[in-house]
Amino acid sequence: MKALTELVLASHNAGKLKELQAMLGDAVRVRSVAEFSSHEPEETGLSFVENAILKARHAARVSGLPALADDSGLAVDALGGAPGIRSARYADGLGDAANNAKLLAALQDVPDAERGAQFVCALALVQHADDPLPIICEGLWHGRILHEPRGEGGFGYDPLFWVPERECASAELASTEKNQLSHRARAMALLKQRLALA
Ligand SMILES: O=P(O)(O)OP(=O)(O)OP(=O)(O)OC[C@H]1O[C@@H](n2cnc3c(O)ncnc32)[C@H](O)[C@@H]1O
Ligand SMILES: [Mg+2]
Repeated sequence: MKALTELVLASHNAGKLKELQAMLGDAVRVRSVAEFSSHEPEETGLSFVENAILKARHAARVSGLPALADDSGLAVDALGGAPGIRSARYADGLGDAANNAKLLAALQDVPDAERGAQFVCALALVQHADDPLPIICEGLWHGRILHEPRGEGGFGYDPLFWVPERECASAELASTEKNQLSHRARAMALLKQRLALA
């Protein structure tokens, strides 16, 4: 495989972009897909991996560069894995606060012992839009859903995600710490090994 010197990040989510950029560091020149197109492809896949590939191909097509996409979300045990691949759109596109409120309502009567959940991240890297061999790396982060939001950091469901290994909410972690522990960090560590950037 050709050495990777420049790539486009196929995400329009500011929180994710910040984390991915911090994790990639200076090893590659990182561009944003927003430089090339504001169109967001429909996420029609049934899995995180399918949606990551779809977003990566779109970004490679509009940029002419290798593209890295992240499809991620929260899978809650008591909800049969929901909101899952619909995590960003759980409250019909009304945003993070509405998503969190809907999740708390759905878990209103669920006791602590049954509030297990995992953050999931699928990263897909394609060399070009029609690449037949995307590189796929996944990461999981196990935790529990709190009864009310805590902390100001991170984005999305971070204020509701209890991190057992740190005994705080994900939104209470320093960004450097979240970037070492998270589902995205785990997937990125595998990707770096695969690309020998570690
Ligand atoms: O598709 P792109 O443009 O990358 O941006 P998006 O926000 O739509 O991203 P996804 O389709 O992958 O949906 C992921 C959602 O899952 C949630 N999520 C993912 N990673 C998270 C994290 O580290 N902390 C908190 N919430 C996270 C958050 O609500 C995201 O909007
Ligand atoms: Mg999305």
